[in-house]
Order: sequence, then structure tokens, then C-alpha cells
Amino acid sequence: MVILETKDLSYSYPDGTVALKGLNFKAEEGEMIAILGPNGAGKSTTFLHFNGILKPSSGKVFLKGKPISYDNKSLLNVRKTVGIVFQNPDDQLFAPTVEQDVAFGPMNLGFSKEDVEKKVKEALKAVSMEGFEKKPPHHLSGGQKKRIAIAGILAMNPEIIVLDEPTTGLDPLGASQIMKLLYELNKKGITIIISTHDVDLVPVYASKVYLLSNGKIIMGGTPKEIFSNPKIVRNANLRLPRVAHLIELLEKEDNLGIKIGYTIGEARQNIKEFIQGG
Ligand SMILES: Nc1ncnc2c1ncn2[C@@H]1O[C@H](COP(=O)(O)OP(=O)(O)OP(=O)(O)O)[C@@H](O)[C@H]1O
Repeated sequence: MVILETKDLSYSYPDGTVALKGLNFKAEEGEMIAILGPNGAGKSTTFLHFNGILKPSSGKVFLKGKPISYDNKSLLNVRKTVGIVFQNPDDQLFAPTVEQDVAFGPMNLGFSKEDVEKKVKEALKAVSMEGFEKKPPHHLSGGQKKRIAIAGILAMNPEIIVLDEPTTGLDPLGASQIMKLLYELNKKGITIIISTHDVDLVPVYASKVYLLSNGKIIMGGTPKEIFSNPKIVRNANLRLPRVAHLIELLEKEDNLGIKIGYTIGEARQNIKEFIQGG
């Protein structure tokens, strides 16, 4: 089932900046999608349309096949279904303690005190942040803040979580831990949509990739389909995953004929096969 879709979505900011120019995006239920695009391509603007924070200048956003309406009641429903985690957790975390922060969403949705407590507990467990309940969010590290921001969204039981550059500002271990957490949430059935510049992590975790450039989707497909078009990727000011670039050089410059791989695991296998075959 197509769970989230935009059709010819265009958006201009009040100062006249044209950020989106007829964007067509589709997410199937249960997918883990990465939107790749250079700075200013329109990723954050797209995400703000996914849960109705911005209203299209033209075109439409469809949630479970129905166009989003922008009255308060419909928007509440949209925000229950689509949770958004902003790029900077400081834009999201504001309560004096972690548990109050995570409780904010379910409390606003009208859950009972007992249910809220249960949801906070479950959400903190899911992001491995039990024991941090009484800490002020501003005393946490960047990676921990990201986890708490994700817990705050999880506590509302969303069907879709949209995360704007979830690995930005994290060290390599923190970045791969966040990606693993998102992968696990996806395996539990939550549709995950992230924006990122981190092309090395994309083929490891994403089932589908959209390339966004200049307010438009220029290509969509599996990581393999996207990265086997290095010209398009580079024209959008992005690059291949490092490991794919290395094999590309070995193949094109050194004529070694190794099958291209997009993750370390794939590349390792292909190099072993090449050595054994030669
Ligand atoms: N509040 C705003 N007012 C006016 N223009 C804006 C505003 N926010 C973003 N823009 C412009 O809209 C375009 C798309 O910006 P957006 O933040 O969506 O890109 P992005 O792909 O998320 O970029 P980045 O990777 O740098 O976060 C850019 O030209 C940007 O300058």
C-alpha cells in the first residue's frame, strides 16, 4: 500500500524562494527510504509537508491515499500518523527532564496518566535510554539527544517516522548506532524516511533512494539502481559510496573487471570472487 505520496508538490517561501518544483514522491508501507540531495535541494521543505507543517503552494500530499486537509482536526490525525524528527534536536527538546519531554506528545494526544507512563517507558527502552528519565535534555550528548527526540516521536505510536539528517553531527559510531536503531524500528513495521548526505550508510540500510536536486526528484530506485548511475549522482553534487568509487577506479582505470559493490560486505564478496576466479 502506498502510505505517503506527493503529486506535483510545489512550494515557495513567503520571501519568494521557490523551494519545490513539482515533486513526485511515493512511500510504500514498511519501506526505509533515504532522500539524498545536496544543500538547498529542498529536503527539509519536503519533510515539513509530510506532516502538514507547510501547506503546498500547489500540488497535493496524500496520506494513505487521502489528500491531507489543513484544518486542526485533520492535522492532529496527520501528526499522530507521521512523526517528524528535526535535524537539530534542540529544536525538539524543551522540557526540564527527559521523561517530561517524551511524555509531551502522548499527553497532548489525550492518553491517561498510566498510558503515558507506559509509553514513555517503552519509548526510552526502544532507544536504549532507560535510566536517563530525570536528566535535563540539554545535559545530554548529541547522539543521546537524537535518541530522546526519536523516543518522543515513538511515544505517539506513529506509522511513519520522518527524520531530517539523523546522522549529522554524530561521530561514526553514533551515526551507525542511530541507523541501526532506525533499521530495527523499520523491521517492527514503521515506515522510515530519512534525508541524508551520508551516501556510505545509504546502501547498507535503505531499501529505496530518491535523488532530490533543485526542488525536484530526479531519480528513484534501489541503492544499486541509483549508484550504478554515477553521472546522475555526481551531477546532483553527490558522490558514490567510497567503496563503490574504489571498485569503479579499479575497473575503469586499471581494467580489473571486479563486479561493483555498494557496501563493504558486497565489495568484499566481489573482490574475493575476483581473486579466486583469477
Ligand atoms: N524559511 C525560509 N525562508 C525562505 N527560504 C527558505 C526557508 N527555508 C529554506 N529556504 C530555501 O529553500 C530552499 C530549500 O531549502 P531546504 O532547507 O529545504 O533544503 P535542504 O535540502 O534541506 O538543505 P540542507 O541539506 O542544507 O539542509 C533553499 O533555497 C533555501 O534557501
